[in-house]
Amino acid sequence: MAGGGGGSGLSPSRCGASLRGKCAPAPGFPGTAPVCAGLPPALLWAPGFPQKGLVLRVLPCSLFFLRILACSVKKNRYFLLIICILSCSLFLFLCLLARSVKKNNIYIYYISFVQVPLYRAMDNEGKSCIPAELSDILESVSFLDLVGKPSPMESTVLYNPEEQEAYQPLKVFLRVRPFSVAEMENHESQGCVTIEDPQTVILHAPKESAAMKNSERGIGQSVHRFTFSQVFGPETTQSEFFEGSTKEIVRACVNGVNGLVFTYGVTNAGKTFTIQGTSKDLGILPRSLDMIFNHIRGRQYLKMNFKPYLSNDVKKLEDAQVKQEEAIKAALLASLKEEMENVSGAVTNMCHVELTPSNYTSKNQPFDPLEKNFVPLDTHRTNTEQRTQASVWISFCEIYNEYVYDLLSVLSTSKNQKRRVLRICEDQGGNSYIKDLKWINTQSTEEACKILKIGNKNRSFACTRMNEQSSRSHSIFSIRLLKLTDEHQPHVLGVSELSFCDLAGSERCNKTQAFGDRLKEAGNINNSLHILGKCIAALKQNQNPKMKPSYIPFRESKLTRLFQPFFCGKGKACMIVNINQHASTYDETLHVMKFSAIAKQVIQTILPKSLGYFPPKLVGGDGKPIVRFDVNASLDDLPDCTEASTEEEVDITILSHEDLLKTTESLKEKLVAERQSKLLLEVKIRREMAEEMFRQLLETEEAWSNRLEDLKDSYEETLESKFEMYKEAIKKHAYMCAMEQIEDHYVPIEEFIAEQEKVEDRESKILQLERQLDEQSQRLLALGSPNSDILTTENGTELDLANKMMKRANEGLQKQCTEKDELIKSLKLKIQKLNETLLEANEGYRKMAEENSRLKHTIMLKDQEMNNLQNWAKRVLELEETVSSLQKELERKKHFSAEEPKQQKPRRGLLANLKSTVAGTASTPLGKGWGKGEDISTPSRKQVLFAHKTKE
Ligand SMILES: Nc1ncnc2c1ncn2[C@@H]1O[C@H](COP(=O)(O)OP(=O)(O)OP(=O)(O)O)[C@@H](O)[C@H]1O
Repeated sequence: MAGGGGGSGLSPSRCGASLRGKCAPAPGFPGTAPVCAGLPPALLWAPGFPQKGLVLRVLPCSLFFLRILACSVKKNRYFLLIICILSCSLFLFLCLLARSVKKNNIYIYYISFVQVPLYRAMDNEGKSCIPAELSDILESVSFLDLVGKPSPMESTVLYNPEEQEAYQPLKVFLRVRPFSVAEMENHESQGCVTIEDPQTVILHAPKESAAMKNSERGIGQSVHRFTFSQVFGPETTQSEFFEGSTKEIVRACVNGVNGLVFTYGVTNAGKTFTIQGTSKDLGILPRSLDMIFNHIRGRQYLKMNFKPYLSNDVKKLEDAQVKQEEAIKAALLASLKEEMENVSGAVTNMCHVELTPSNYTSKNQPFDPLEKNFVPLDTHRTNTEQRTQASVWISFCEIYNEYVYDLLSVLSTSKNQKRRVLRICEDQGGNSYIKDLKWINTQSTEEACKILKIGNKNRSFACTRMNEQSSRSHSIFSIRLLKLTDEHQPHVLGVSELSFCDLAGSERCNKTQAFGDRLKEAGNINNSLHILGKCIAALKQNQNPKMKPSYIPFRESKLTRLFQPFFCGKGKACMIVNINQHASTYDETLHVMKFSAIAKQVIQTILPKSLGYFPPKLVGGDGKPIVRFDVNASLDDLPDCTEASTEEEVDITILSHEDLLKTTESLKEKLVAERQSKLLLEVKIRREMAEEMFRQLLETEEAWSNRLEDLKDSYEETLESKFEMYKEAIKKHAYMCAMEQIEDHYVPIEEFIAEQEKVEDRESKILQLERQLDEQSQRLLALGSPNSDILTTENGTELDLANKMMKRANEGLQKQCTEKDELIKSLKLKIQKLNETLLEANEGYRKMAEENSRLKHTIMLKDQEMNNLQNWAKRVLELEETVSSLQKELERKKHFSAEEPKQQKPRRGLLANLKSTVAGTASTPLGKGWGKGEDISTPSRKQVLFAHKTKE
């Protein structure tokens, strides 16, 4: 099965390759749209551009204008700015008129009704950037394309009928299998499936099903409705089913479009029956074969010298190779003798009864019931139609436990012989194909059916509880149709492929009661189907522009790798969902239906033949190309690497004991050689690492010393600034205190002296008065004696007068005394206050002294820090010693390894600096103020402190 297909033209990858170097793909353009998006060169106004199609590249042009705009604003060129704005407006106006048309999956933008091209892109050499392929497309844009088509899809439909099918939802057909008598007896019929109309089916959950139990619990529903492209009921015959489902895809195949039909469903749902049918009631595969052979009747190429090769190519065989092919076919057919007659009879019967109402007998009959429906093989080559011939080749393989096996390999009679595992490879277009898969030339439906039967015999069938003839693998039957010109000068026109994939049942492990190998099979089947489901879900998600694109895990299973091309536009796919109506398998059936509901939403993008694939190449018997169909392709595109496999896989169980021993021996030798080379590599790496470490050590050392220097400087600066700050603070504080005291208790000295003088004056007056008082008292005493009586009598009046005077004087004196006492009291109060102020000043001074001592302590601590720094410096010296010892060690090693001594890097002045720093710090007081840059005339910090102390 290959992803490639017929038709000439460019595959996306080739198209990308041819454009590379000229222009990058346009990021904003839909589809592949490789229309010169890089826009590196100049834009040229070219009214005379002779092309009819106008390429209006909105995004790059907008960017270009924006750039000019930004530039002009930056450089203040307002004239340019105005021109730019005007051009932008014009451009936007033209954009509004712009329409797009899709030609061969490339979106071409043009301006409606305007036949004058706007510009074209030029490369650096002045040549047109538009690749030749695109120019052809542009040439082919008709006026019809340029008018009145709102969407690219519509324009596609209008332009080319072949591209009508470019976008269509994946066709999903449902086939409901009838009950067998045994199943009816087992009460499997509980009305689970109701066909509402030809597109809709309704599932009713039976009582025992998990779906019903869930719905009773309020989770989910018991009734589900599903729509399909077409629903085929139990009464549908094989013929009706073929007509309604597969015929279209077979028709497309004979017209050169690849096709894939795959069946999906639980085990025992009728998948194999649908594809292969029985000998009496043939399925879609033999019917498709019959349709193809009927179609090519009379134009069949009977020789075997053209054979399918890789994914999409054709190999021209030498005579010997042709004989070999014939022998292989004969051997294959010989392995099936007994069924021949049955098959032959059934096919002939089918042809008689169903396809040819009257006289169809054999392949030589000219009757073709499909002829009227069919487009000729090559519609675009009607002149060569008469000479066109077709050769049919078939292959049959299975994917069992994630291994691909060829079902047409003739197994030897030896029971121990293991089947050969085939690899899935990719050609240069990224199309998967199965390497070494046998392709057998067939000349009739009967022959093909025989070969199918042989393949079936080799297929991995195993009896499960649910289906006695259950297929435990995914089988793929492929038909390749080679379209050739006349026999004399053979020429390959195209290759198309139709594949039928009968997927293994999607049942759950517990239902089938699988153990051992069966459990492993079920696990692998479930896994590959799960990945198919993931791919389909991711495809659906990616087609929704509102959702974030997600990774499509095609490569996670063999099945999806082979299906990938069909989901990537290189063919048509159609899904057949088979269900039975059993109540016991309702939940599995519901799961299948939900899966198919997602698949139905996938939109298939079928690339037009002209762009979709590589054209087929004709290669010789040696695999080298003989005829190249793409004249533009470079030699690099030749299939020289047919082994472009992406994964290496060998089933070692097929090897004999001796082979295994030999393999082990050779592997051991390889291991030893590998170890030796690894050892050498390790030595080399270690040496490089040591050098690198040494270099890093030096760098670290330098960095550390720099950092040390910086730290020292910064500490010095900090200390100095702090010291200055404290000094200032102390000064300020002392000044403030003094000022406050002065303000509170200030008495002018003159006032004080005047007051003192007053006090002294008053005291002297008091003394004088006291003396007078004493004198007066003595006189009074003298008067009081006997003599005094005489005096009294004699001088009575005089005495009275004197007494009165004395009394008055006494009173005056007492008054003066009280005044003086009060004055003395107030003066004493003042003195007391002054004493208090003095005490407070003393207290302030004491505090300042304390602050001073604290500062001294801080300075002491900083000194200690400086000492620590000195210790750091010592440590660096030690490191230096270590480094030098390491250096010596390295030199010794270098000498030992007899390598060229490398010149040692001159050590930067780090260590020298450190040494000098340490020496400097040891000989001079630390700190910037006391350090190397200090002026000798300025006093050192210690001197300042000492002076301060002495002041204290
Ligand atoms: N439409 C039908 N009409 C009559 N019989 C049918 C129909 N579909 C299936 N059967 C019968 O049902 C049985 C199971 O069918 P079949 O083997 O095709 O199932 P299956 O899905 O391929 O199972 P498995 O996945 O296990 O291979 C067969 O005996 C087949 O003849």
